[in-house]
Amino acid sequence: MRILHQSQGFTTFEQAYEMAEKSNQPVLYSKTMEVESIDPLQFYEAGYSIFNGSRSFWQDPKSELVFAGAGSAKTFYIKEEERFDSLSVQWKSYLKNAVIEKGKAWTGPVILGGFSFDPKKKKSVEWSAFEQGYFQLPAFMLTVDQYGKTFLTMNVECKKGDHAVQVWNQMQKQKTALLNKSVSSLKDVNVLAIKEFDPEEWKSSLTSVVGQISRGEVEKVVLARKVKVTFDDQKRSDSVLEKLRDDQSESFIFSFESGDSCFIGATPERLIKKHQQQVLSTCLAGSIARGKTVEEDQQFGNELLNDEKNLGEHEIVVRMISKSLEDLCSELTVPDQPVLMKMRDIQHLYTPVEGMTARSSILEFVKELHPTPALGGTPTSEAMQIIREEEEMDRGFYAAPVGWLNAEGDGEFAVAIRSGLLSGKHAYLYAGCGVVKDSDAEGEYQETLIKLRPMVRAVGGTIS
Ligand SMILES: C=C(O[C@@H]1C=C(C(=O)O)C=C[C@H]1O)C(=O)O
Ligand SMILES: [Mg+2]
Repeated sequence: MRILHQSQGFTTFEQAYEMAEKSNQPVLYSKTMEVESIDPLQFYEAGYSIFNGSRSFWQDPKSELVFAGAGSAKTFYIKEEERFDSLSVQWKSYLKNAVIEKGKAWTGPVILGGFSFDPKKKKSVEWSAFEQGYFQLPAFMLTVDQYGKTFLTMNVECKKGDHAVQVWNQMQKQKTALLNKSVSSLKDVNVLAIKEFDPEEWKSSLTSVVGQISRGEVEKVVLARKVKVTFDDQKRSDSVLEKLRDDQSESFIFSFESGDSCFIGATPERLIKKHQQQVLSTCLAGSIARGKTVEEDQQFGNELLNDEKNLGEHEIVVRMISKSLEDLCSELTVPDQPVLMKMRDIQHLYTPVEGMTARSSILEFVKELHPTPALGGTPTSEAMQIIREEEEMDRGFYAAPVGWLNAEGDGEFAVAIRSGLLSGKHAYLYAGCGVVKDSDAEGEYQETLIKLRPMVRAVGGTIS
């Protein structure tokens, strides 16, 4: 990897081509520059006409960092079950042949995407575009950082035989279009139907899992279900992102397009953030509705903070995450008590965990942590086997790690809950709940309804 610290423009681009010619291997040319401030969602929408099907979006809570990607210079389709190691190896090896110009910007080349929840589960058709892992190195990526500075990164794979001047000119043209295009308003798309798949059967399998728990076979299992939404026309990810950004600014907002499909959502749950030696993870489990008045909301919150069933659900997650991170970190801070995290429709028990590490890649943490008992269960392998058997559906990327990673191995991954898959005139939305010994089927079913609400609303529907 060569990192150039001055803006040398076309000359370095030509050098990347010379390297490609000589080595007979593709060479990544990546250039980051500061640009005038532009709304990242406008950039994403401007990418629709040329890059529909290969756009990406990421916004962290309180939008301290936003990425919008248009087009893909390189797509990593991960097919192996060992998906975290596989991406790590491929990304490192890809960066060996790279010319990176980034001046003072810290971003440079970044890949965005996600992994499957369970590679052992049989894949359903709707998830076929995503494999076991799907990451894009955007051809054009806009970054808005915590200071409100805006950067554009252009990535292009230089290949032997390509015409450098033509590629350069096309890049400049596309860049101008993305940064200047005014966006036309999106067409209204209506929800025709929302279908639940046999809730009674789901409740009865939940009851049978409670039985397994009370017999001591497992301690906790997270069971999920999906609903299918039908629209009168193709639902665009742009409009869903817009709604999520209005309603769920406390959450991670993401979208990853793969051809006609798009995995999209707004999740409150951080899996891991790594910035140099600092790491941060989140234990999030235990839920209650928001109150209708301030008093009722506080009362619900207090109830949750003192509820044995929910505290139990939460404690299992804290135990596992602390233990996993202990092996990877030198110092670990774990508060004794959870606090409340409140979103528009729901409140959760929340414990942040912080540590210091000497490890170089965030993917080592993802591999160690996934699946946490917030989405899988405990003991992990028994819980995963029960999920495989009891859940009819393929979770795909739901409840799995999604996020981004840079050339230094730093980045951030969230757990993709409160999410769905857009696919033409349909959307599949997912929600689950932690089943423990005191769970009752109707209560857990109601909890999944609350958890579905943000995504149902974002696609333009309503659910009870
Ligand atoms: C599984 C989901 O959420 C998880 C389950 C929770 C619970 O059961 O209390 C709370 C937060 C998440 O860890 C989901 O939203 O789909
Ligand atoms: Mg719960």
